[in-house]
Amino acid sequence: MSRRKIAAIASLLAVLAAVTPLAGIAIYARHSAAESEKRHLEEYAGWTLKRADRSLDFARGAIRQLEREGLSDCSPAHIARMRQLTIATRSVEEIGFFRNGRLACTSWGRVDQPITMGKPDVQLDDGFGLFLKMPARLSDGMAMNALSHGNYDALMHPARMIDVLTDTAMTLGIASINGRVISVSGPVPADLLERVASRQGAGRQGEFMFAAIEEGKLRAFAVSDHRLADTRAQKDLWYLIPLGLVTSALLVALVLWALRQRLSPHKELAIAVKNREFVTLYQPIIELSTGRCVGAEALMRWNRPDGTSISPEIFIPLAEETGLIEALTDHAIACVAADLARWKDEAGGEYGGMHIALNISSADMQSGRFLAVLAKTLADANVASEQIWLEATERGFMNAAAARATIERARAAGHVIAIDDFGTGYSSLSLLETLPLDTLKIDKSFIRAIGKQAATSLVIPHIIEMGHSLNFKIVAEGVETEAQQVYLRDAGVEFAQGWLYSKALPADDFLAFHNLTNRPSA
Ligand SMILES: Nc1nc2c(ncn2[C@@H]2O[C@H](COP(=O)(O)O[C@H]3[C@@H](O)[C@H](n4cnc5c(=O)[nH]c(N)nc54)O[C@@H]3COP(=O)(O)O)[C@@H](O)[C@H]2O)c(=O)[nH]1
Repeated sequence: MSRRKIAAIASLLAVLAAVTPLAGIAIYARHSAAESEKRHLEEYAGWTLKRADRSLDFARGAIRQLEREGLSDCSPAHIARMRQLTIATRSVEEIGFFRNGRLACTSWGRVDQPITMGKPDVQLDDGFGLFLKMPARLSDGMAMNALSHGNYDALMHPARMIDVLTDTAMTLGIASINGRVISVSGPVPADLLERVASRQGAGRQGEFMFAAIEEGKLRAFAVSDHRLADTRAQKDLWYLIPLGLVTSALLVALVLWALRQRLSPHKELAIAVKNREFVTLYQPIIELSTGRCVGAEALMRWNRPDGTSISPEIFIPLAEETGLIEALTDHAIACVAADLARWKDEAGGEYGGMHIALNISSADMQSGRFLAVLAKTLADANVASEQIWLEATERGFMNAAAARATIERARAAGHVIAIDDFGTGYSSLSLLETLPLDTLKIDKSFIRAIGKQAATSLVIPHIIEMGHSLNFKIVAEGVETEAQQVYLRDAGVEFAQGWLYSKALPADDFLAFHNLTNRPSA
């Protein structure tokens, strides 16, 4: 994925990280305020239910008392007793006595116009029935609820049945279990009243919130304005906003941190290794005495998906730092083995003499780990190990004991070992003397000095002489001019490599170069 795409995705994530906690907190505040209002309404509906039950119980008690006392003649004593119980019972406004199904007297005296008892609107337990909206005998026709049993009824003020004090504005009500509204404390839209009177549950309808609960033969409900919950949500929001801001800031920081990680060279390199974004090019190595191409140095390139290419001078040190170099070495081994096998197949064995020099990092040189990978890969590809030269810089030989073990194993397997960039390190001479090396590659900085009045130009003859006296083959790196080539050939240097001949080439181009320089007439 390109850096631009990653940056775009990260920006989107950062915006989401900033907005989501705040939006989440707003939603949470609204939800929790609605839930708390719902619980609040349920609580008041419960109290309303208790209040109505107590009112009915008191009225029931008064009727039972009169029934126990057995007065039934509407005598002054009977009426006085009914009046006494009416005054003593808070929920009862009037008590009536019926004879032969007609109202004969009430707590306030004898009745002139007889009132007949019909079928109750709500049948309660123990044979008690509730008549709704009965005209009171003495209260200017105000509608009353009447609890009736036997020959008595007790008129109850509907509002008294539900007079529960509330801490916020809400409408309370009571209904029978079959949906008949017994009492309601304020205006409620008809459809909502029908809803809360007819089933248990809580919710929101239009601008109202409601809760209805039931027990026995009664159902109580509480209704409030939804804006109350909204106001509470807004209040809660003020407390929650700092938390939202901190969470947003943390998430944004996390996204930026992840972006930094993802865009860090280390991470990019790890992804590139996984995606095999590396190719191997071949820089021809020329035999100076004949001018023929005898092999090549394998040089890796990182071709990124966005079309850019990154120099190994950048990614090899990075890979060494992060431990990814082993995977890169293995990748180079696989590419070189595959190319050599292909060339052999295509040319029918003509390339058997050609060698490819593989760069081995100092970590690999110290551990020798790559040798097993190399042996297996070459065996699988049916490529001779003599065709692979191994190059390592002086740094790879610093731990002489470990390097010696690797070199000895590599030489025993048939590989040629070269010391790369010779002359640029500090321990060159001692290394040359103590390690079983085969080839010395003179660093291009010395080659560049040939023919110039630079101090390094004086060193080259000594390096060549020393290399030969130790029986090393010598490869000169970075040969760019004809004069350098002539100087090196005359000095007896065996091989040269550099832009004078060719830059590093893709496999097929290298093969074409090789074929051209190796034609009998070339
Ligand atoms: N461990 C591994 N190291 C690797 C691998 N592939 C490359 N490398 C090392 O990276 C360094 C840089 O390599 P590169 O940019 O490819 O440069 C090489 C040549 O292109 C360059 N060169 C060759 N001829 C000339 C020339 O005439 N003039 C000039 N200015 N530069 C030239 O030199 C580099 C080859 O150097 P060397 O390896 O010392 O022979 C480099 O150190 C590579 O070793 C890998 O797979 N593994």
